[in-house]
Amino acid sequence: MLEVTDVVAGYGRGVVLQGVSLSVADGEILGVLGRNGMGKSTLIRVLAGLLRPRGGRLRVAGVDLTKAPAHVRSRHGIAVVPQGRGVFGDLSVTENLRLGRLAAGTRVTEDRHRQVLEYFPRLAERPRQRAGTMSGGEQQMLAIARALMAEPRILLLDEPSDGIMPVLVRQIADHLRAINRAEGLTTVVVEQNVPMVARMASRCLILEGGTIVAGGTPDELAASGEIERHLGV
Ligand SMILES: Nc1ncnc2c1ncn2[C@@H]1O[C@H](COP(=O)(O)OP(=O)(O)OP(=O)(O)O)[C@@H](O)[C@H]1O
Repeated sequence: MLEVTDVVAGYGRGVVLQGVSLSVADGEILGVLGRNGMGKSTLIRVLAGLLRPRGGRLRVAGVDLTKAPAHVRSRHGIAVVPQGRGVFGDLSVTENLRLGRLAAGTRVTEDRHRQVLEYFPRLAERPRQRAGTMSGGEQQMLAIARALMAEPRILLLDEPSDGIMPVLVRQIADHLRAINRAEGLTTVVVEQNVPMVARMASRCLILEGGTIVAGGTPDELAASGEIERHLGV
């Protein structure tokens, strides 16, 4: 579904990603683990079309989208949940979701709204609550729900555990897993939270020094000591 080959990217003269290659199968949940500053957000920006890579290639379902900007990638079914969530604090849950629908154009229906709320009972309970008054975990759920309104084929998540208490992190991981199962949604999550990724991802890569240094199932990476070696946990 998603194929990234030898991507080089950075800012100004600095190079952050120094030849990253990865592929994600249709319906797979891939976790990319890395410590602070290892380039996880940079990778998400490149996948979402928000940062133009200096080299390498990106394909979605066989179509070369290397040069496609974010709005074109969105039409090809890529949705992103940014770090820090990016919900509209002054708007209600319903209004935030409607904006997700607007962004998707006309093909999304009221049925989708209902379906997305079924995945997140906490949001369904509070349609009129302003997003800014919700807890970090609820705002993260709203950010994910809003991205889902577009009925994406690929969901990109940038550190969804950031600033959220562990019980809600586990819930969010379980929701993402359930959505993945129900819709066959291909998911890429970049994280430093190992338990969250272990709970939801079928396969993991470790990003360090601008390249992928290890890969395997979460259990394999824990057993071989790679997680401890590269993430220090
Ligand atoms: N807009 C920018 N301009 C210049 N340098 C940047 C910019 N954004 C990120 N960087 C640098 O690129 C490197 C990788 O940053 P990135 O945000 O991708 O890391 P990360 O793994 O997501 O880190 P964190 O876990 O702290 O969010 C860092 O050294 C950072 O300072």
